[in-house]
Amino acid sequence: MSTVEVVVHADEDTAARDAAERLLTALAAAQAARGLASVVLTGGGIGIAMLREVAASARRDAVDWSAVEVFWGDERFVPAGDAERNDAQAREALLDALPLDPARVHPMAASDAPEDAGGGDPDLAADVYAKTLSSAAVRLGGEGAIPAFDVLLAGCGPEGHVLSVFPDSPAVHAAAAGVVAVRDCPKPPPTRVSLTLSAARHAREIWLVAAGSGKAEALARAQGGASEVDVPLAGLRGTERTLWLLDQEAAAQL
Ligand SMILES: O=C(O)C(O)[C@@H](O)[C@H](O)[C@H](O)COP(=O)(O)O
Repeated sequence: MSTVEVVVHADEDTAARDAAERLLTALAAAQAARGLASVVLTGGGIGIAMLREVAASARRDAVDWSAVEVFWGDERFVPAGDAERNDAQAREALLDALPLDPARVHPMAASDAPEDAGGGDPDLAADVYAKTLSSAAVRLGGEGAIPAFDVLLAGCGPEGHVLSVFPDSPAVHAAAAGVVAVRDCPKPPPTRVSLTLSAARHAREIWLVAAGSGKAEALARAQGGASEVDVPLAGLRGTERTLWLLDQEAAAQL
């Protein structure tokens, strides 16, 4: 597991822009090394802001988007196209503007999807996504049923949640599972599907992008040795690199 590298920017916009430029560089490098590149997207304010920065970047075409596999780290279990869905927000911010191969874009199931695609039941949706990941692991490499994602992006909450893994919740205790259903989530909407921390840790690189004073305490606790049960962010480490891209307010207590 890698140690945490921290990069502090003046403000949220600069952090989002830096994350976007780094993502373009990392995906192009992964393609040079392995042909296919893979990224796990996140919801949240800065997670979507950085996708807008990728869309606006002059270096956008440095990546062969037809050879990028797109996944989500978590999803809100609401109907397809609902504005609360992370995939709907990502499509609007960036994905619709890219020449992606639709067969390489892997959203988690919507609540109104057909049953065999994981609709109606978040546990079923989690199982379907676990199968998506295990077939992707064959193409992308990785140990067992989870791909070695090139970059997994994450935001965090004021209490240290990442993905939809909340402190002392069933998801943080589900160490053996790769993908789980989340119910009664403290952050609305209440029903979600999420990668577990152990699945996320298969990523080569994990980048946390966070801004604002509301995140400062959680970041300090994660860096100060809190357990992942208390502060899930503490358990989010990539195999090769863990990078925190922050603004000054978020970094204030480090
Ligand atoms: O679906 C979601 O809500 C998430 O993926 C979640 O983990 C998010 O990244 C953080 O809660 C940070 O969100 P903000 O940037 O909006 O604070």
